[in-house]
Parts: sequence; structure tokens; C-alpha cells
Amino acid sequence: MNHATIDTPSQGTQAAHPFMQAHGICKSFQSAAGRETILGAVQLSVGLGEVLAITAPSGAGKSTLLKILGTLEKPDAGTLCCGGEMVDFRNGRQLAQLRARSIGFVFQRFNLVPFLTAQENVELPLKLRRMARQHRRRQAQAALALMGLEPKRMAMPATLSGGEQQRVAIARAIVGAPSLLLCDEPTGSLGEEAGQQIFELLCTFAQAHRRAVVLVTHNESLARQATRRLYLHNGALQGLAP
Ligand SMILES: Nc1ncnc2c1ncn2[C@@H]1O[C@H](COP(=O)(O)OP(=O)(O)OP(=O)(O)O)[C@@H](O)[C@H]1O
Repeated sequence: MNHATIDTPSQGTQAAHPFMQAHGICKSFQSAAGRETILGAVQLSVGLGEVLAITAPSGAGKSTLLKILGTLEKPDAGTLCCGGEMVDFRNGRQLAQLRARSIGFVFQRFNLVPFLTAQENVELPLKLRRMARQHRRRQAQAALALMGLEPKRMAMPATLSGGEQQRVAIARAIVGAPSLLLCDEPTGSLGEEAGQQIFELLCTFAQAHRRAVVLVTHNESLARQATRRLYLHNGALQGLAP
């Protein structure tokens, strides 16, 4: 495995060449104690070629922020601009197209289909897009190769290690060539070595393919290695010295 070299770490909530920009994002939820503000006017941008790490205490709103950036959740206020296009949260069709074209998701749980091989799992999103069989097979093989899983492509998920399963899940997330990859605790259920390997693969994906990666993590060691890191606290994002 090549150790990815990371661009010079930097601070600040804004990327030099943003692919996604969030302005004034607010979100609150009703709780037993009343209305609770989770995100208060969050400013954020993420650029192609960078891995942006976001850390925060538990319950601070990291997953909520990631869902909003992924257009899965509507903010109460604020705007999101993705690839130069304003996101209209009332337009379900635009949101679905944007997600299919530009955004990939990776979660702590791998969510692989247990009765499909690694390759069939990776092909799934392309199958849903009705891509021709030969073409989707080639793309799935390329995505698996990028994750170092070419020899395991016919394996069933249950026969793979946790790290390998997560690499299949990442291959599935990137097979449609999204510009933005949103990762919610992707190393949370892995050991240190497998977590580091996943992180390095995400860095390689960001840098070699000029993609934007947002990595929500509790892992300080990984966050320190990211291109840029932010800390979510009291509903606001702050730059952090790497
Ligand atoms: N749909 C919802 N309805 C009500 N409250 C919600 C909803 N979604 C999230 N919350 C609340 O918002 C807060 C932030 O949740 P979120 O999952 O974003 O935090 P997190 O930082 O990702 O936490 P963790 O690190 O523990 O996973 C929590 O108090 C949670 O209970």
C-alpha cells in the first residue's frame, strides 16, 4: 500500500478551489427540553483534491451536517452550492440527480448486500442507472482495483475482513465517479491499521482523481493527517491547527 502524501495542512473553513460551499446553514430539532439548535449559521467549503476532516464531541451534529451536505436533510436556513449549482431543497428531482451524479456516501456500517459478491455490490448503483452490463462490470473492476481488491472481487462480504468490506463499500461509493465523497465515521468499526489504510485510500482518491472528501471522524490521529481539519462545537465550525 502506498502511503499517500497529503498537501500542506491548513486551517480555516474555506477551501481554495471549492466544489461545495455551504453558507449560513442552520438546523434545530425539537427535543423534550424544547427546540435545540444543532447547527447555527455554519460556513463551510470543500475543494477538489482535499480531504477535509471534521471532528466534534458526540452529539454535536456531525452526522446532521453531513446529511445536509449530502442533500439528504433540508436545513432550516442557509444555502448550499454544489459544482457551481445552487441546491434547491424543494426540488426532489434535482436533489436525486445531484446525488446520483456528484455525491458518494460512506458510512461506519458497510451496508453491503450479503448475498452479492464484492463486484456485484459495487455494480449495484450502476445497475440502478441502467448502465449496460459490460460497461458497469469494467467500472466496478476499476473501482475495486483502486481499493486494492482486484483479487477479492468474487468474494462474498462475509468472507472479507472489516477493512476489506469497507473498501468494497468505498468502491461502491466511488464507482459512479462522484466529485464529492461524504464519509461518516468510515473507520469507526475498524482497527488502527485498517483505519489508516482506509484513510490513505481516501487521500489517494482525493488527490489522484481530484475529488473532494469530507471525513467525519472521532479519530484524532487521522484528522491530524487530513489536508484541512475543522472542529464542530456549539453549532459552529472552527479551524484547527493540524
Ligand atoms: N431527526 C432528528 N430528530 C430529533 N433530533 C435529532 C434528529 N437528528 C439528530 N437529532 C439530534 O441532533 C443532535 C446531533 O445529532 P448527530 O447525529 O448529528 O450528532 P453527531 O455529532 O453525529 O453524534 P455522534 O458523534 O454521537 O454520532 C443529537 O442530539 C440528536 O439527538
